[in-house]
Parts: sequence; C-alpha cells; structure tokens
Amino acid sequence: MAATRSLSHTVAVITINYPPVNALSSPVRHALIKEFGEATKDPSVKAIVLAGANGKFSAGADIREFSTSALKTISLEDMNETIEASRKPVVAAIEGVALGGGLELALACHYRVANVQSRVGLPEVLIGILPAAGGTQRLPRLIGVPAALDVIIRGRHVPATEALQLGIIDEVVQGNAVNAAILLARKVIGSNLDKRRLSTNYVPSNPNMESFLDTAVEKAKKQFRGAQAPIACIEAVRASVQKPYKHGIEKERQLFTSLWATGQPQAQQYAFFSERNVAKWTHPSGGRWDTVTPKPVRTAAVIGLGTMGRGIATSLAKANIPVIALEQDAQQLEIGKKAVNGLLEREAEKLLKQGLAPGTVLAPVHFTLHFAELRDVDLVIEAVYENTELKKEIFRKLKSVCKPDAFLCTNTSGLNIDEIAAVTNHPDLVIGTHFFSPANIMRLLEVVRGQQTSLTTIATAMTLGKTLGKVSVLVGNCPLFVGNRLLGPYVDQANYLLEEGCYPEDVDKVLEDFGITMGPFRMMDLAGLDVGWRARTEKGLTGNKVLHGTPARQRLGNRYSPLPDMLCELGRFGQKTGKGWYLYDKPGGRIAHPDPWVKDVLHKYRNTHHIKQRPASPEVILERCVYALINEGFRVLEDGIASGPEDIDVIYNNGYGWPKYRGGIMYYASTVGLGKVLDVLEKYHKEHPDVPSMKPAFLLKKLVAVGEPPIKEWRTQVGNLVHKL
Ligand SMILES: CCCCCCC[C@H](O)CC(=O)SCCNC(=O)CCNC(=O)[C@H](O)C(C)(C)COP(=O)([O-])OP(=O)([O-])OC[C@H]1O[C@@H](n2cnc3c(N)ncnc32)[C@H](O)[C@@H]1OP(=O)([O-])[O-]
Repeated sequence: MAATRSLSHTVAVITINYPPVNALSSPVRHALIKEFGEATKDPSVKAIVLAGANGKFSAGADIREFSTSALKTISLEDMNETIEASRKPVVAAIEGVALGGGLELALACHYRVANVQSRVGLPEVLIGILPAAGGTQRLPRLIGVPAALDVIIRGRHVPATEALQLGIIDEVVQGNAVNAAILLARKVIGSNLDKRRLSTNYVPSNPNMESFLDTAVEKAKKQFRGAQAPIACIEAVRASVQKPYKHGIEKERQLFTSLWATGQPQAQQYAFFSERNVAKWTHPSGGRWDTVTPKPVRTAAVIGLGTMGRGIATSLAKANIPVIALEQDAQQLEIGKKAVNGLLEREAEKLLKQGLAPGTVLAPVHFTLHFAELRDVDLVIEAVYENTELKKEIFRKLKSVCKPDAFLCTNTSGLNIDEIAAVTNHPDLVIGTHFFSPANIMRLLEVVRGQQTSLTTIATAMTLGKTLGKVSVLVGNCPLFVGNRLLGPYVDQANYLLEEGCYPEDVDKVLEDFGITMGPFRMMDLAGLDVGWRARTEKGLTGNKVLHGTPARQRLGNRYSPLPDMLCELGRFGQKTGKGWYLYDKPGGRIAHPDPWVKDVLHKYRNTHHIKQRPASPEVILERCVYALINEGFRVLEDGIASGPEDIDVIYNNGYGWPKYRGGIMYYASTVGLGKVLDVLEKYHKEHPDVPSMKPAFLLKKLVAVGEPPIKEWRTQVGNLVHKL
C-alpha cells in the first residue's frame, strides 16, 4: 500500500509508504485520499497525523510523472484542498525531508511538527518548474512575501530550526516527530481551525510590494541568466498578493504550463536524473555499482594543505571522517592549519544555527609533518601541486608507511594515474580523485580509474564522494580526463575567433548570454593563463623547445594560436597579475574591463600575419565554441573515457558553469539536432582541415546515420557502435 492508516487512541496516523523517498505519485495520492476519507468519516477519529515511512516525510511530486498522464489523475492541489478543509485537525509529522509537493502537502495541514534533523523546502525551481500545488500561494500567506521568495527562488533546503524561526514549522523536536505530532494533535482536538487554513488567510502586504517584486524579477534575470523558472516563481507569488487564493492557484497552473513549453524543465529534470544515474557506475570489465561492496573509510589523510588540500580536509571533517593533514614544513603546516580551522569554524557556526552540536557532526583534523603518522589511515588523498615527479615521490613514501590495504588517491586535474600508481606495491588500490576548487563547496568529483584500479577501490572512492556530498562521476584515465579535455578544443576556437577579428569581450558575451557562467577568456583569466602556458611549454609547443623555422601559427602541421603565449611572455597571467585577456583594478581584482592594449595587440597581430579581420556573428561564435565541446564529448564516449552522455553532462553542469536549464552539452546537442551539429562541423572542417578537433567524431556521424536516437538511448548505441569501431 502506498499509504497506510493506524489508530493511536483518537488520532489516526496516515503514513505515506512509497520508497525510496515517498514521492507523491499517482498511487500515493489515491491511497492518501482514500485513507484520509475513511479517517474523516470514522467517528472514533478526532484528529489526523500525516507522516512518511522510513524517516522521510516526502520528497514531493513524483518527477517521473511530469511527462506522463499520471499527473492528471488526482491533482496534488485538489488533494491538499481536501486535507486543508478537514474539520478534524491535521498535523504533519516531518522527518527527513518535506520538499516540493511534500512541503506543499504539509502546508495544507493545520499544524507542522518536525524533527530537528529534518529539512523542508520548495526546490522545484532547481528542476525548472515552480511549486504548483499551492506552494507559491500558501507559503507567502504563512511567512510573508520576502521570506517566501527567498525560500522559493533559491530552492534551498531549510533546516528545521530555521524553518521554526521563519514560522513554517510550529514545533521542532529532538526525537520522534510522529509521537510529538500525535501529542499535538490530541491537544488541538476541538479547537477552531479557521486561522490554520492558510488558503483563507491574506498575504501580509505593504504599499511597496509591487516595486519589491519588480526588483526581485530584475535581480533574478541577472542572477539566473536565461532561466525561466525563477521568474515564474516570482510572478506566481505576485498573484498571491494581488488575487484571492483560487485565482492564485489558477496562475500557478498557467505558469507551470508555459514553463513546460519552454523545454527548460525537461532539460533540468534530465540533469537531475543524470546526477543520480552517474552514481550507478559500470566498469568495462563488467563490474557495477550494485555488485561491488565498498570498504569503509573510518579515517583519512590529506597530503598538502594548499587550496585543494584545505578544501578536501574540510570536506572530510564535515562528513565526520577524522583527518590527518600533512604538510612538508612547519611554516606551510601552520598556514594550512589556520586556514582549515577557519573553514571548520564557519561550518561549526552553521551547525549551531541549525541547533546541532558541531562535535557530533564535524570530525577532528590532526595536523602533522610526519608521514609515519599515516600508518593506520584507511585512505590517503594526496593533494600537492600538479607535478608527476613530486606525486610519485610521495606515493613511494606512502608505499612504505601506509598499511598494505590503504587506498591511495591522487588529486589531479589531468596527470596520468597509471604512472603514479606504478611506483606503489598495490596499483589496484590507487585511484584519481579530481576535486574542484573550492573543494569544500564544489559538488563535482571526477573519480579516475587507472588500468589496474580494482573494483573495490572504485566502489570505495565513489561511495566516499557520496558521503562527502559530492556528485561523483567515474571516468577513464586520459590526459586531462573529461572536463578539462573538453575545454581544449573550446578554448582553441575562442582563440581562433580572436585571430580572425573578434575581441575577448565579444566571445565571452555570446557564451555568457547563452547561459555559461563565465566566457572562456574570463575563465582563463580566473584560472591563470600561466597554467596552460606551463603545460604547452613542457609539451614543446612554445618556448625554447620549438624547432627553429616552425611557423608561428602552426604546430605539427596543425593550426596553433600563439596569442595566449604572447600574453604570458609579458607576465599577463590573468586576475592574479591584474592583467590577462582583460584589465583588472589591481592584482587579484575580480572586475574585468576590456583592455585597449589587447585590442591593439590583436590589430598588430592580424597585420603581421596578414589576417583579414572578419568579426564572427554571435551565432557563429556560439556554434564554433559549443560544437567544439560537443564533438570532443563524442570522442570521449568513443574512447570509453565516459560511459554515457549523462556523465559528460553532469561534469560540465557541475564543474564548468554550463546552464542546467540547457541540460548539459550532450543534451543540448540532442535538442539542436545531431544532423545540424554534424553539418556545421563538416562545413568548418572543410574550411579548416588543419583543426583536427573539429573533424566530426565518428560516433556523431554514426548516430546521425542510425536516425538520431533520443539521448536516453545513446548509452546502448555507444556500446554497440564503439564495439564496432
Ligand atoms: C499543473 C501543475 C501540476 C504539477 C504539480 C507540481 C507539484 C510540486 O510543486 C512539484 C514537485 O514537488 S517537484 C519535486 C520537488 N522535490 C524535489 O525536487 C526533491 C528532489 N529530491 C532530492 O532532492 C533528493 O532526492 C532527496 C534530498 C529527497 C534525497 O536525496 P538522497 O538521499 O541523496 O537520494 P537521491 O539519490 O537523490 O534519490 C534517491 C532516489 O529517489 C529518486 N527521487 C528523489 N526525489 C524524487 C522525486 N521527487 N520524484 C521521483 N523520484 C525521486 C531519485 O531519482 C533516486 O532514484 P534512484 O532510482 O534510486 O536513482
């Protein structure tokens, strides 16, 4: 049964039981209405408690139903209205989560009791829709427009104690919320429920409300560039102020329908499920997430307390895993210790605000200079700077100090895992963990399997990622792995566009208007131009190793842009030096100003190389940069480095600022049409055969040839096609 009913003296307890998260699917709605109807009819029942089985109230509407007709059976809001209208008091007992439709259901109840560890929220905006079961109408009536908007537009999960302060929850308890709800229900039997029916209340308003909402719209347009759901949320809340409840509900429905027609909800929901799918990893050997048991990680060590190491140590401590943090000298250790302790203090403050004791959640970090102290840890994450020799030296030391079954992870953004693993006695226990900076905040983790990495090691690293609250994607070992590898052809196109007549701000604007958080030139300035310069110098693409007589704009017979090298030779490394593709107010400054010097250099460069200036249209800029990304995505799939398009999309969405309302780069390709992507790439490649990255990928051609199957079928198609390569 999707919902069950029991009786506790005069209180009926109706429990939603629909694993894994008690989503309010059609069977749940039917069962709830049935049980509720019977409880209201039963004269021995004087009050009703609504609860969720297995420690979760409800994660809201069943997202999978949106694209089916099941949603139309009993609407969530109709069910909520029935519950709210009840003459017997109804109390929601919230444990775990009450999200989206789950909170909307709880708002239809007359009282809400929550366990201190639970979270409530209306995260619909994160999947491209708005709370459309009365959430945008009842919440402002309960807590006022500013507080409601803050909860709805950010889609954040509000901890129970904050929800109590906001007035969303009536009572927070340390123990079992169902028992507390039963006690409250008994107390309120026979009381007047008029004021507790939120739909009958007015929204607290003031004369400046319209301008407050207009400002909110303007802010949301800037903050969520191109995303429609936040704007729809504000418009629905506006309706709660201006109109009676019934009209507000009508507006909610209309907005839901128009949002659906934009295609953004489908893209964001694809992104949502992709994040869950990547946890279900598979290995070319046939190993899978559900057949391999991970080992527990009870203690961990982090080597190197630079920016990455600090974030990783904090992340582990936040997940209640005691950490030993190691640095090479006392001064570095002191600096690192101060930084980590600062980050942990901030975490402790957050926990205290949530009414939680930091000591029970945050594990201790022990700082040391001595490798010998790592002897008992279950897992080590080496996070020194990107240098294979240095990393190998550390892994040699680890081999002699760690217990033989300790897992050894290297945090790298692109170095060869196998080369590092080869210096240890157990290459099967070595794995790459590519964290993104700041590691205590960024959600993405690329888990990189080497040739010899065992399935248990993979399972342990993937599970650790989940424990740290990351979305972990298993990828193969190739230079730069997935995310950074895709960046190469994209940045090349951006550079070529400059050579041909664009300026950094033109290219960035097109890509930022498209929704990417930061255009390629602002991104390079932020990351530091010297990083790529050093790599190109090591590869002999620039600097002294370049053979005399090599044409400036060619390497190994292919097109090459020396523009970024020219900037680096002048010490223009980006934000950190106050100059790069843009000019900044000072070294470390954040605000990018177009630089007349760069314009001048580009003019001279074009003259020197006899390049006719041909500024590209926004459409061409977008196609060249984005299709370069897509093409490399197909090559990554061909090479078996990522196991499906979802993996690439999750990486790009979470690590590289791709707009989630466009699903991901591979999803975007599916919406544009693979045929169109192929045509543009073919045309470009014909004109520029010296840019091999734009030669259409074999897999792309094959998918077009087999009739452009929908993206959910690519994974199988990729398997078949790659097999035949
Ligand atoms: C005319 C208008 C009509 C429209 C009415 C709209 C009404 C309403 O406003 C809309 C909503 O409520 S929208 C909803 C608003 N609510 C949200 O946006 C909440 C979304 N959910 C979450 O944020 C997280 O899942 C939790 C925090 C709940 C649990 O986190 P965790 O412990 O790390 O677990 P996990 O790994 O994340 O998930 C475990 C499994 O559950 C699955 N699944 C989860 N939620 C689902 C759902 N709602 N549905 C279906 N499935 C859902 C998930 O796919 C996974 O499945 P798998 O097959 O095992 O892979």
